[in-house]
Amino acid sequence: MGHNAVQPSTLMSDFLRQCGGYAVIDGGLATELERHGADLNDPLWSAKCLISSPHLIRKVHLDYLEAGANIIISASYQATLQGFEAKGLSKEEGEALLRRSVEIACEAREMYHNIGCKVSWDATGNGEILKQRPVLVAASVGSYGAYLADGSEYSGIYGDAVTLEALKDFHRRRVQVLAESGADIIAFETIPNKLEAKAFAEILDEEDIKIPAWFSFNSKDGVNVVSGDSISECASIADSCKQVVAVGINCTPPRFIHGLIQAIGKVTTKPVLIYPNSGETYDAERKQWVQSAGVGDEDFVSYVGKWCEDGACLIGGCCRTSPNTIRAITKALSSRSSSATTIQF
Ligand code: MET
Ligand SMILES: [Zn+2]
Repeated sequence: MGHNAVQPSTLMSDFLRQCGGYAVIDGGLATELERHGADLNDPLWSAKCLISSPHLIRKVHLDYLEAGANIIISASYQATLQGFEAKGLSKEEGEALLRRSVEIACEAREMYHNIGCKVSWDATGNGEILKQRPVLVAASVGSYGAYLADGSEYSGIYGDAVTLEALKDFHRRRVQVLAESGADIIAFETIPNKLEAKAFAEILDEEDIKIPAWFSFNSKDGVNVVSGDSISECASIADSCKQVVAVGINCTPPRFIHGLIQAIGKVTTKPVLIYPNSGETYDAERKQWVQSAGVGDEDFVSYVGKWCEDGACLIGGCCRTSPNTIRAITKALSSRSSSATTIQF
């Protein structure tokens, strides 16, 4: 994988088949970088590490691969040309950093596959290569609210001045650069409202983007996306866009996921993906994650079986989840998967 000629319509179904029906998405990237000591108190958030510590990003990708992830998401969530420009970087330097985010993920995949390639021999001299787990690299595109770095991706309220055209202009070049970066898929993540979903769908169409994409929304009530727009309407936009090969929810507490999967399933037959956060809430003013009032520490993994029964087939974690979360998801999904793991010769 890693080339750009795959038909959007078959990439995801082929991949899911190779994975045995269920695929594991990685866990939180930014919060895991922080756990390793990175200071992300910056408008660029995790994208700051593209400049200061790319090796740490690669290590976290590798940790997630070792925990069983089939999809790793690049560190470009809050990497925008406008954000880099505000740091004094040129357009060319900004574009190079966007490409670098995908390269780092591809390097981690290569390292993982090189370490993991094992041959076993039986007594008669026949060999068996343990088949490499399929791994996709997803190029993250965070919402406009993420660029604002004031928590607006959890309110979805951008104000009347931010029109559809303004959002398209904001995102267009980044999407073009990431589409040509060697990524397998673009992950539009934490989409907080309908307008932004529409902007992404129109960019994919108008710019003739050659790789497929997924749309992932976030919710804070289990009924609507965070802005209050209906999840059905948001998911329908994703459903109508031919480049979109999966639709779902990320960075949302686990307890809200069940109803959202059902609502999405009513408006699309595309694969449903979910990668919830740990259940904590982000306090944008204090810039920290806090346990929501009245909610105990949710046991994320106890939900996985239920989410599969609801119809989700790509499952991972978002903020404050870790390689341990992903290891547990991998274990829970492997009992459901039907994949052959060896090639005989
Ligand atoms: N892929 C991003 C990350 O894990 C998503 C962040 S959601 C606020 O860092
Ligand atoms: Zn998140």
